Amino acid sequence: MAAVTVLGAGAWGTAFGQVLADAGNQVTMWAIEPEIVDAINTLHQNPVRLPVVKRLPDSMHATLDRGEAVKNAEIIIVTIAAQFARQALEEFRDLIPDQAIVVSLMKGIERSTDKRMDQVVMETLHLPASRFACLSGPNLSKEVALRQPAAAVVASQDHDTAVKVATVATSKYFKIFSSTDVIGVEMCGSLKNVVALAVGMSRGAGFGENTAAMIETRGLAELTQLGVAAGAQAQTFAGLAGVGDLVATCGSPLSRNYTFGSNLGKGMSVDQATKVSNGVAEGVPTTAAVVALGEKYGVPTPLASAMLRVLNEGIDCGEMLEDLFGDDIIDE
Ligand SMILES: NC(=O)C1=CN([C@@H]2O[C@H](COP(=O)(O)OP(=O)(O)OC[C@H]3O[C@@H](n4cnc5c(N)ncnc54)[C@H](OP(=O)(O)O)[C@@H]3O)[C@@H](O)[C@H]2O)C=CC1
Ligand SMILES: O=C(CO)COP(=O)(O)O
Repeated sequence: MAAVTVLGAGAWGTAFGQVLADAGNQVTMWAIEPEIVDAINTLHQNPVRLPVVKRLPDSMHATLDRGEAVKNAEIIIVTIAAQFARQALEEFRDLIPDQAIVVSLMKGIERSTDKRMDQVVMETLHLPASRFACLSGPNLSKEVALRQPAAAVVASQDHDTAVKVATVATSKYFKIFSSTDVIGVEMCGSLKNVVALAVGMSRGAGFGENTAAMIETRGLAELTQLGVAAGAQAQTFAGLAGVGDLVATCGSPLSRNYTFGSNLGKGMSVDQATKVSNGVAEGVPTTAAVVALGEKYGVPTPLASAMLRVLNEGIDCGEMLEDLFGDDIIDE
């Protein structure tokens, strides 16, 4: 049993808090909203972000106080919307215990810097790589919250750190594999959201399985090429964090990114789709960062570039799909 703190009681933070509690740990949730903290402590629920769970485990409690949240933590999990992670973590820099391991569950790239979450977390908290891990995989929060069997991969440059996190968080229904490919796991989780936007858009526009499979497969090729150029291992993209998460996210209306894309495909504007989105759709701010990373590494990103035109210029699904391939015959 370990003392684990989760920073951010969103849908995924709360569902993962329950995984940790079910694995036998004492779990402290930190949230910025008093009503969420109160609801977790008094009703054992998070009705704002995860209403599907009617009673969270008794070993989960919440606090608004940053110092109290992390003072005894052996492992600190970060599940804050990626664009706000830096700002939120700055407040924790001097509070994190010297030996604590910090684990990012976030799937996004910081728009202003084009940095992955491993880079943002380590530089903001002044954390050595040996005390950082990221966890990613096909983990739609509602299904995990209902304790349906699922798996993820945890990566750290220090194999012992990855194994420690996996050991602490493995429960009866949640299996965790280990890896040392931090860049690969980070790139998989962030980039698949852009693919899910495009697949959702094609579904919303009324297209079927062939179109979805085409976008997913070409999307996987694009994110693998970009990931490898950034220093990732190609095999990671064939694993749970890569193809696994791509299949789950691109195939489910439970995904906020898929749903956001689907609403665009049905004719909503970006503003309208943002207004009806229930939680953060990380692919939206991440798309521009993917295009920028492609330029930086000299890797073509036709899918992300087409989605950027959707988001910035409002092109429709037909134009987005045309943009995806251009006129040249290209080797697969
Ligand atoms: N949901 C899922 O199925 C999965 C999500 N993820 C990833 O986990 C991350 C979080 O997702 P999820 O929990 O679902 O998203 P939600 O939209 O449900 O929650 C976002 C969280 O970020 C917090 N937050 C936003 N801005 C700030 C800020 N300025 N300071 C502090 N906290 C802030 C929110 O707090 P508040 O509620 O107070 O606004 C909330 O706790 C994302 O990167 C997502 O891609 C990964 C796997 C699965
Ligand atoms: O990452 C996820 C599933 O693994 C969740 O996807 P969304 O953020 O699109 O809801």
